[in-house]
Amino acid sequence: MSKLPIPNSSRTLNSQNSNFVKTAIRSHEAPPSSMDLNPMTRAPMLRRRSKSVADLNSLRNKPVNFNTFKAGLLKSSTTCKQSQAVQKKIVSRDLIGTNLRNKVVQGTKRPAPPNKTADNVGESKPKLAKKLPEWDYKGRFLQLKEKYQEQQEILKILRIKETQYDYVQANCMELEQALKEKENENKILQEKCAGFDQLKRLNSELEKKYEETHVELQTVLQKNKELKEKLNEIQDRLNKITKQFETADKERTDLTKALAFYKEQMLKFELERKILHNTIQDLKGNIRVFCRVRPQLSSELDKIPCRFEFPEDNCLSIGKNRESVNQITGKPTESKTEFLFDRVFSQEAKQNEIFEELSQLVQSALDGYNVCVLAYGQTGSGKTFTMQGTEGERGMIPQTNAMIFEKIALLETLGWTYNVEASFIEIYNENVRDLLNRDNNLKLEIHFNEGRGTTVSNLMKVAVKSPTELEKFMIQASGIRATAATDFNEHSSRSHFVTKIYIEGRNNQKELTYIGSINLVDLAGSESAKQSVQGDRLKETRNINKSLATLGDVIGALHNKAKHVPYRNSKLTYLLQSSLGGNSKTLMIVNVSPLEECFAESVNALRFASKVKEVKMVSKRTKMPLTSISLN
Ligand SMILES: Nc1ncnc2c1ncn2[C@@H]1O[C@H](COP(=O)(O)OP(=O)(O)OP(=O)(O)O)[C@@H](O)[C@H]1O
Repeated sequence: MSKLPIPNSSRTLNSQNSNFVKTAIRSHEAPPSSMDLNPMTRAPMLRRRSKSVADLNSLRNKPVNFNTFKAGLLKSSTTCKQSQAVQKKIVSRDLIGTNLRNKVVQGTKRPAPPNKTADNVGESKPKLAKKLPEWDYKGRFLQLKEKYQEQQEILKILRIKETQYDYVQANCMELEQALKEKENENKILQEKCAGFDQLKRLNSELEKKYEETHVELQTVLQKNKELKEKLNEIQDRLNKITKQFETADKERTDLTKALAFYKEQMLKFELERKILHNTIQDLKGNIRVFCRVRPQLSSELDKIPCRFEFPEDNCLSIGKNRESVNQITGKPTESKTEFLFDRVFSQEAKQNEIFEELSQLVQSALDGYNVCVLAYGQTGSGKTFTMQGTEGERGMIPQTNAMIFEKIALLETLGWTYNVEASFIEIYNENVRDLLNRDNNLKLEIHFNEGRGTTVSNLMKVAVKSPTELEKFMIQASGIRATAATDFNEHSSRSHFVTKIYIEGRNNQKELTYIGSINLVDLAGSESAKQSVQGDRLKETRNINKSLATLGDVIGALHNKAKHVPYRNSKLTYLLQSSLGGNSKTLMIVNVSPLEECFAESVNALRFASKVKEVKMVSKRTKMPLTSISLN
């Protein structure tokens, strides 16, 4: 061990000493006084010391329980206090030794004889010297010499003690250093302990969380189990469904084959149905006339109605309520006249009843025929109501429109595809107007061609995909018709309004094409011109009468199978040429007012219509074609 500098005597050990201090001090409490400088005797001391160092090192390396360590420190502090006491003793003895040395040098006093042991150096009582007489200089000299030797001995011992003290001081410093290190370690350990507490807290929190998670896990596991059971159930059901699906798929394949077969059959039946239907229509007559008497309106209750009788569903008699008297015979004149038509509809008849009959002709239009429906009658007799109707009582045009698209949807399932187009025309004062085009500069000219039928140059045709679309175009057309007139109601009753629907059906599988059309015509009022009427109104009336008369002539010529049919005598008949002759089908609905004041006009209209009824058109084609055809 290296020799350390002698510490300051006032320096004391810190009160917080460790076990190492205790151990070290114990090892130096009673060092062998004279053997310390001898290497032989020094060895056990060094061994003890090295043991202390080893203890220190082992303690350094050993994991320390903080509480035990603290207790040890408290114990060692007590021991350290003892060590301080020892140190003080040594210092006091050192002082005594120094004093003695000084006395010896000064030779003033005889020092006490030295004690052999270091412990009692300061405490040994000086031997009482034998009192020699003054004159015994020799004796006294010897006495002093002996005392000197004793003091020399003590000095020697004190020097050894001094060395030991240095040694202990050095040890104390080392131990102090070690103590400081331990204190630091202690601090670190305390910090670690604090960290450990935090870790403990975290650990308990984690444990708590673990418990919660464990519970959750149990729930999830339970749910998982239930889901697995459900999954198994679903799997079973899926297997069953898969089997059912396989069976159904097989059935579907069989049904698809059957469907193709039945479709084929249906197509054949459809063609046969067409033939039969049109044969029936031919038998019924290509021109049919219905009569409809409108009800008396609430605004007309103060007016006298005609007397109507309907003995059969195709027969009506009309008469006046107040019979006039023949001025020659003086007898009342018989006004009652009877008419026969294909169907007669009384005031109570609903729109649907009329359409039921018309629907057969709409079917013909879908089958490739040209159909013409004419609403005839005097102003206010109910033509527009019959053709257009109201929201709750839809007329012939909207019902035809709906039926066309319903039938198309059905026929498309049998492999048919349809193109529907529409145009709206007005004939006023023998002028043709396109009601979908506001451009008045475009000249509309009617042409007739045997192959293509009737066409109108510059006439706008719009493709229609649904009944709503057709209604939308119709509203648009009515708008244009109204804007041109100063008095719409007046104007509308003085012009013919034609709604034309073009229907083209194709069946690629059968290589068939049917082209049909349906003309829905709201004719101008049929009343004859009154003598008072002049100017523009007279011209209007003449034009209306001319066109209606030509209509009668055309039908008459067709009836008589005349070589020449005067279609071109009016714009109306020319426009309707392809729908009035040949294989076309015509329906005229004669509208009659119920009022007695309209009696004469009503009878005129009925006469005109019954004349039309007598016409039987000769169809150019009696058999339905089985290859591609165009009926125009
Ligand atoms: N069957 C009916 N049921 C109920 N009201 C009807 C019927 N027929 C016609 N009307 C009503 O009678 C009035 C005249 O009918 P409508 O306008 O259809 O006659 P019109 O012959 O078309 O006249 P115009 O030649 O002036 O156009 C209208 O108010 C209409 O609503």
